[in-house]
Amino acid sequence: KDVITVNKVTYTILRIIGKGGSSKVYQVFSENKKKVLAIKYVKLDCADDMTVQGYINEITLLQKLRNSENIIHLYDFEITDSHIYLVMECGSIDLATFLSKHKKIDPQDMKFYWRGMLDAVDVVHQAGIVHSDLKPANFLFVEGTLKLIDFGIANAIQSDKTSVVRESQVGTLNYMSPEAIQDTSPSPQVDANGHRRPKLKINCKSDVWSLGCIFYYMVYGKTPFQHITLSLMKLQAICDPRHVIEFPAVDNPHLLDLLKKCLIRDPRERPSIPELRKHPYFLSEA
Ligand SMILES: CN1CCC(Oc2ccc(-c3[nH]nc4cccc(OCC5CCCCC5)c34)cc2)CC1
Repeated sequence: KDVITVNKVTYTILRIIGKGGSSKVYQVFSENKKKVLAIKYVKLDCADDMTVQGYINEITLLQKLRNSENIIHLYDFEITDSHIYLVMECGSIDLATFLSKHKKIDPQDMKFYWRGMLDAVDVVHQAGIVHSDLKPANFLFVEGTLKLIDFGIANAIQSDKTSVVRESQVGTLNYMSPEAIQDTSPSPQVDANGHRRPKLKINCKSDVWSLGCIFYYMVYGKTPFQHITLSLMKLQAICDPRHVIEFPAVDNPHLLDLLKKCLIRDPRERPSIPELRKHPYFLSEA
């Protein structure tokens, strides 16, 4: 029986959920908790200091946000020179895989999912972090509630199978905001003590754009610029106000209005997450 031991506690490996460059996510069974959990294993042998720092920041943030219901729960972790183990909550399916299987989503469920995603990203912003790479694979269903799996600080993990998730999710431009593309701020990419400085122009509003692209995908089955396959053309269209994003008719006018507001190209015009949470779409029962 394959087991993983973290801080002298053994977990039985049930199966592998996903793997990235130097990381793997296992579904495990905890003997003493009698629960199915997930363990993220990161091989540190050839990791540079910045990568390790990225993971330490991720762990610190997971601990800081442990009481937020829309953030995945970190039960335990172990860091040595050769590896990192993160013992976390195990979900049933990530949003990317879910959306590739369900083209139509019930309007009530949709509202519940959108509320959860906004709340998840809002607590990250309140902790002073901008994700800047939000996409469906970052969200996970845990007993029907959508939770954020990572904060975009450490490297991403793709699905284990060569599933539709991996091709369409890793390094995708489909969720990139105009200001992220145009961000040519002269600020050096690293600050005085060599820490990677977040680009100045990317801020919380960039995450609102990415969420808007995810919401758009949930409503229309494709992201706003998915049909433009040439990367350079796609980037230009995202930035070009003359390229009008299409919003086919939907039943709920509040939903359409919220969607359009998330995809306003000027980040100053684009609403913040607290403003979006007060939108009529979330107030009405229907
Ligand atoms: C394709 N197939 C995969 C298994 C299953 O989906 C998941 C189940 C559990 C999970 C997960 N739980 N806790 C998790 C804690 C951290 C990371 C996690 O995933 C990382 C990465 C896995 C691949 C998809 C993107 C997210 C975690 C995630 C996907 C059904 C779909």
